[in-house]
Amino acid sequence: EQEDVKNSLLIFLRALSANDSRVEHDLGWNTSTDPCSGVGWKGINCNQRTNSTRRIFLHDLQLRGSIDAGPLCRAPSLVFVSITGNNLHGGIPPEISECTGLTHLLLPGNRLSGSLPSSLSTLNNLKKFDISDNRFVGTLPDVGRISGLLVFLAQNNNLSGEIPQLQFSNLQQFNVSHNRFYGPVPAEAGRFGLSSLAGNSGLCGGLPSLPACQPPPSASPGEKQGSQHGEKLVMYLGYVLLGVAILAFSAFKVITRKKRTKRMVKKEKKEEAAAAAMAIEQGEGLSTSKKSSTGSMGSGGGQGAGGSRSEFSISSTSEGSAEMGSGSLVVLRNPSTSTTKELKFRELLKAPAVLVGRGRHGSVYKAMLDDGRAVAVKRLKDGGVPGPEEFRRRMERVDHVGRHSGVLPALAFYCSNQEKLVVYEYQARGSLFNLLHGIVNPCALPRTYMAAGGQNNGQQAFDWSSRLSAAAGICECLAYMHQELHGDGIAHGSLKSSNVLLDDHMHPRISEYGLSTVSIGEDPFAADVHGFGVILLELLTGKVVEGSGGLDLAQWVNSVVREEWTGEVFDGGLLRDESANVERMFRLLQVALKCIGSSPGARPDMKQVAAMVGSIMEDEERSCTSSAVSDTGGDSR
Ligand SMILES: Nc1ncnc2c1ncn2[C@@H]1O[C@H](COP(=O)(O)OP(=O)(O)OP(=O)(O)O)[C@@H](O)[C@H]1O
Repeated sequence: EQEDVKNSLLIFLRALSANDSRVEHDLGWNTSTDPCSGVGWKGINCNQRTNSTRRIFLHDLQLRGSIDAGPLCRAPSLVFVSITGNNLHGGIPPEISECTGLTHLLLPGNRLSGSLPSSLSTLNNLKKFDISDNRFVGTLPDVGRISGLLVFLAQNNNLSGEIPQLQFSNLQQFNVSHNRFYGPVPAEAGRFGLSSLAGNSGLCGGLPSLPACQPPPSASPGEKQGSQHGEKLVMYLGYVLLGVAILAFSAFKVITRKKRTKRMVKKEKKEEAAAAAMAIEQGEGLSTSKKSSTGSMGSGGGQGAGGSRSEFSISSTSEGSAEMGSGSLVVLRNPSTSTTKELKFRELLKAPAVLVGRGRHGSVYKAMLDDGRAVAVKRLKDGGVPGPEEFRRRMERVDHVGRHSGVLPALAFYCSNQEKLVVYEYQARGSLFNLLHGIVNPCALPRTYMAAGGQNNGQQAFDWSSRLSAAAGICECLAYMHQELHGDGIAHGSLKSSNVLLDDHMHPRISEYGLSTVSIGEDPFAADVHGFGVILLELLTGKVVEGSGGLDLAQWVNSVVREEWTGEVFDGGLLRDESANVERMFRLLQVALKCIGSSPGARPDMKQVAAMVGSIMEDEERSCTSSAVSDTGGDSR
């Protein structure tokens, strides 16, 4: 671990222990040793590959100080903080939001007080939040924004206000009992039962055992008349303002449309030339496409530099939608790196682009926009892709539900009869496939399975706990997507490790959800389960799985298991990883084998898979916790 991180962690511990030097001494935290190597620091669990602090467990140590989040969050790989059963006082500082990678923040059984900082709601990766048995006051921050939150425990505090609208359908545990909450219980919160809401005298509705909610008390007749009069005045004023606004907006639209039409006619030819130039630069660029048989709606179709007309001549870029050829660009959202600058398809057309790779369903290009932002553009092949209407419906549905942090959302899509493009944020850290196999460009691989002996050195850098948490993250997200999109029949359709990308914090994000349709007759959800099973096999064996031809990894694993030399199946890197637990590796292998079962109907669904992987993950976390606090300290990494 780097010196500044070590120093920061020490500052954090000193604040926690109220400068009790015995704590540092007992836990072995000192700058002359490394938290992650040798005997290590007790209460710390590291990523062996990057030698960096991932988890902090400080349980029942009678810590009497407070939380200093600034130094804590200087540990860049930190995902898990559990400081349970101590005597901490003070509050959760707003700087906690700097711990952007946090998935677990567990602080039950302390004396923490004050109100919760609103910045908590920016911890997008948070899965478990537990502040039960403390003395917090005030209202809850808007944690409903955290789409991946699975556990929310805040019982036995002095919190007040209304219960906010969390994403209850995702939550596995929820408890706000014994606080001072009041007002209506959100409908879906009722499913957690009375015990999760009891002891809040002001709550109503949601459950039959709670009193029905009453309409707000009516004002006295005099007040009532006055307030009705006031309300009417506000209403009429509102109508007048609305009318003025509509008129002004219409006038503005007419003027700008005229101006734009003039401008567009001029610019059209220039853009098409640029697009064609980019196409030429790439050999096969984004906008080469086929010669379009459909007319450009703007210019009537000019000739590109190469003589072929660009299909993407834009006639309008009004608010997120640009008509091009027979299709339209729909901008769903803008890259998070820039909230101010809108993504414009025009920029995309001009952007220099390079081919990142080709897959079964199309090619991916990296395009650099003017302001230095990089986007990935997937250009889909015709086969296996739904028609334009269905494609549009799918993209919109997936966008609507796909706000889970484990999904890489599409920024925009373009769709015509001839061409379908989807734009994503470019993920510079590449895919899970790259990480596992240490390969920069997967296109360089032979399209065969590499059976026994086909391992790549790169995989050894990826330790057991990181692989298990990647598996848990992927399946939890996939279970959520399946649940939300089952009624629409939209599965991923092409789930594999090259479609699992790694974000800046190395968290897996599923890309290209819903882009391809599985062959008719096949259950698309069972196909995803199979795809996930193969990802698990890749994580466990470290072997390359490529789509077509060659040996079948699933078959190979099955034969090895049948012949009872199961241990041989695991990646050598995993077996050498001291922190890896072989029993849990076998359990994960069992899950993988269930997922790849040859009969789709016999495979578990993703919810069941997520429960199985989640329980392995919980055992892993529990064992980390107990080893971290055990006296030996030998297992604390
Ligand atoms: N948003 C992105 N950022 C960075 N790299 C990406 C992005 N999207 C895809 N890639 C990479 O581009 C390469 C090609 O991806 P592509 O999806 O076309 O191929 P594939 O996953 O092998 O096959 P399929 O077409 O069946 O999905 C892969 O290495 C993939 O990891």
